[in-house]
Amino acid sequence: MPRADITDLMRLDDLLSDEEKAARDTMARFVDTEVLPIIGQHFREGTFPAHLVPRLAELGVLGANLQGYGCAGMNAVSQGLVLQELERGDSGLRSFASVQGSLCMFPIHSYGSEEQKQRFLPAMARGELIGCFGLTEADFGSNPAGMRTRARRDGDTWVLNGSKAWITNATIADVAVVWAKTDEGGAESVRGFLVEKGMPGFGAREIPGKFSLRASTTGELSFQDVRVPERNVLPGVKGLRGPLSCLNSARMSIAFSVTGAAIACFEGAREYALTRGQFDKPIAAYQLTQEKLADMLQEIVKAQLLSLRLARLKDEGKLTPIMVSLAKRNNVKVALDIARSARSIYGANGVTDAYPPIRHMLNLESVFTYEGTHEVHTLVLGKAITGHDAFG
Ligand SMILES: Cc1cc2nc3c(=O)[nH]c(=O)nc-3n(C[C@H](O)[C@H](O)[C@H](O)COP(=O)(O)OP(=O)(O)OC[C@H]3O[C@@H](n4cnc5c(N)ncnc54)[C@H](O)[C@@H]3O)c2cc1C
Repeated sequence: MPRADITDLMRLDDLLSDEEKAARDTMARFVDTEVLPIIGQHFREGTFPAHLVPRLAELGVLGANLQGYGCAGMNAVSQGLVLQELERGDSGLRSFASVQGSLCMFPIHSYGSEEQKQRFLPAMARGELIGCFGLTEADFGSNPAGMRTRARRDGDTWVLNGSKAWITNATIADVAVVWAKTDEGGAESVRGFLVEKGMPGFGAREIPGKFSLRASTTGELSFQDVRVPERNVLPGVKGLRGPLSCLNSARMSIAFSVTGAAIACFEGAREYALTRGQFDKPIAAYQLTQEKLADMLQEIVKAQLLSLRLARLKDEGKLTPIMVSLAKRNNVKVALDIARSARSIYGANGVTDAYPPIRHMLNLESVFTYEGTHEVHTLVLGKAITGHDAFG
């Protein structure tokens, strides 16, 4: 059976429009020709392939599903398919695109003033301005409500103090969407601040020693009496609803895209198993290898069906955070299991970066933790199912 036929065994292509397939196929060609040849080296050296940013912009990936302001205005299915292809290349590169689009451009598009939209969005869609999203702090990850970063009003400026940790794009960003508690108090006290590179008192540094998403930058942000003018405060949202709505948008596309890493692992492992011989037969001819490949394909097909349904619901305006939790929880776990299983098919070769599964496996450990940990999504589902809140 040809490669494409086995990976699309259940003919999911028949459920896609020509436009959706074209968006996916264009990105697939880009990944094959411009990402796969260089990504292993970037992962090994721990460097972000910044030269690809203008190409991602040309392909309409940055803020792909936003309307106007130079954005591509794709539907959720096209966006998901495009990001899935990007993640087939590398989760780090996809993380860059998710942060730029869903976590930075989305809040400016949804909650920004017209002046902020004009100032930031077209340049971000062109990849000329890079964004990052600061919610997590060193002591507050799963529980962002505890954040310590504070904003105090002083005339027509706000004075920001505190720090953020584990921030994708931190050291390469021109603008950081920073969520801080204001002195207004109460449930609505969290506001979004557009902190720009070069503002006095604003710093960013890389977090060393990362074994995951090595082709993506992750750092800390620090704020020491950073004066942010009122024109850089998002006027349209107050409270944790702001950052959580961004996360919901990002999680939806992550649930979709993560299967790209699983497909890369499955296709690579299948090819390797067909050519690698032991005991006078290709290892693909042994039942235990076939079981691994059958499990992988079965889970990929299920994850893709889930993603497609999720994105169609988004396009119909029917998506809820609980649906997103179920899909993110399932698809990331399944992709991680597939990467580990694929790694085992490569034997000793699988522990080197000569082959992609270990890179995907290590990357997916971050995806398992960010955008709501696997456990937190379990609790979201548990609460929806039982009515009991098991968070506290
Ligand atoms: C590579 C990378 C990039 C990231 N990029 C960003 C970014 O751009 N912006 C940003 O704001 N953040 C970012 N994050 C942070 C990410 O969102 C947090 O790591 C995540 O929310 C988890 O927080 P934590 O690491 O503090 O873990 P913790 O919250 O301390 O959790 C540790 C463990 O305890 C479990 N746990 C926590 N609470 C409960 C509970 N109530 N019940 C049961 N188990 C629980 C968790 O599931 C986890 O297993 C990134 C993280 C990584 C690794």
